[in-house]
Amino acid sequence: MAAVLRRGAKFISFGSSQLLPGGCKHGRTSTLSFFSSSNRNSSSSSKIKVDLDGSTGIAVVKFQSPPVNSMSLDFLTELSISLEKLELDKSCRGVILTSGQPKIFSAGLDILDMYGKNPEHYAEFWKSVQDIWLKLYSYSKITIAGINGSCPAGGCLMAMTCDYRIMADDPRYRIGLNETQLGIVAPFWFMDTIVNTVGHRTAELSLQFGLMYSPSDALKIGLVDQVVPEEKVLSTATETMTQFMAIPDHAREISKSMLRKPTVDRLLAFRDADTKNFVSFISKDSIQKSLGMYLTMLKQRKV
Ligand SMILES: CCCCC/C=C\CCCC/C=C/C(=O)SCCNC(=O)CCNC(=O)[C@H](O)C(C)(C)COP(=O)(O)OP(=O)(O)OC[C@H]1O[C@@H](n2cnc3c(N)ncnc32)[C@H](O)[C@@H]1OP(=O)(O)O
Repeated sequence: MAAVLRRGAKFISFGSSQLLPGGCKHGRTSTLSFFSSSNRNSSSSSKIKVDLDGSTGIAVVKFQSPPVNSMSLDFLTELSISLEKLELDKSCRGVILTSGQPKIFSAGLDILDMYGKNPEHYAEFWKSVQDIWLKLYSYSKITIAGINGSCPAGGCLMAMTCDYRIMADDPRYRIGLNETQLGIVAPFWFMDTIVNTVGHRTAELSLQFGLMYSPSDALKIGLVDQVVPEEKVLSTATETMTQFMAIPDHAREISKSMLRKPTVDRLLAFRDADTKNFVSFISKDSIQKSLGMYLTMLKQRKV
């Protein structure tokens, strides 16, 4: 714990907020590629690239929303459509979520969608966040996160919805639910997800301090399942997928559903109240001020 906090102390501080270690800068353009082999089925929206290999049944869903794959309303909508199509596609048995951006898996929810907008926008945005979580947490196909970069807050949540997490072994990368560091509170279903992943006590410390873990610390607490050299993230994910695929789909699917259904049902039961809570919380002047300061700090810390 102390070690984790000491590591946390390396983060850049601004008021009560802390940032992930940075240094990397990103181009804002991306190149889309398409496969022509008949066994591959590729599609690419502006933020999500899907490459389904019909011979293996494995789809790679790559986030390509520069600079940091933040989960904006557009990003979430495109991801939701891609996942829905793959779930309906009988030739797909498993999905690997990974990033096409260097050093970042996803920077989490797009703060610009939570800052300076009207309540209708906040409600629409929040429903799309709930939607992607509901979809992924109850996804019938196998899901593996190939975490090839930092993964704060909503990025970590998305990784935790997967059946298995493989993280690149780069000490600069961080993963965790850092919401309290921004002066905001992770909703109950974010909390349920981390409790289900690492256990109650670790989740308590993790959530209260807003801890961000290095890959090796994340492995120690079970936040990720494997840490491998960055160039092996995708091949390891494919090998792991093959192991999952050796299990009869219906038995694996039912087991997953039985384990996760109570958590999914809890959000379904309180979905409207959760949206109202979010809108009223995020609209508060004090929260808007915190987010504004955090955004300014993100922009100012460029070197
Ligand atoms: C009790 C009731 C409760 C009810 C509910 C209430 C509350 C709601 C809770 C909501 C839960 C929130 C979940 C979230 O996911 S919040 C987002 C958290 N994310 C972060 O804190 C990450 C912040 N970003 C970073 O730490 C770094 O950017 C980085 C990801 C480590 C990448 O570093 P680096 O490669 O050095 O890139 P830059 O920092 O230079 O960033 C490049 C540009 O991207 C902009 N940026 C970064 N992150 C975000 C983001 N999450 N959203 C929007 N924009 C982002 C950054 O400002 C730079 O922009 P610029 O190029 O225009 O300057």
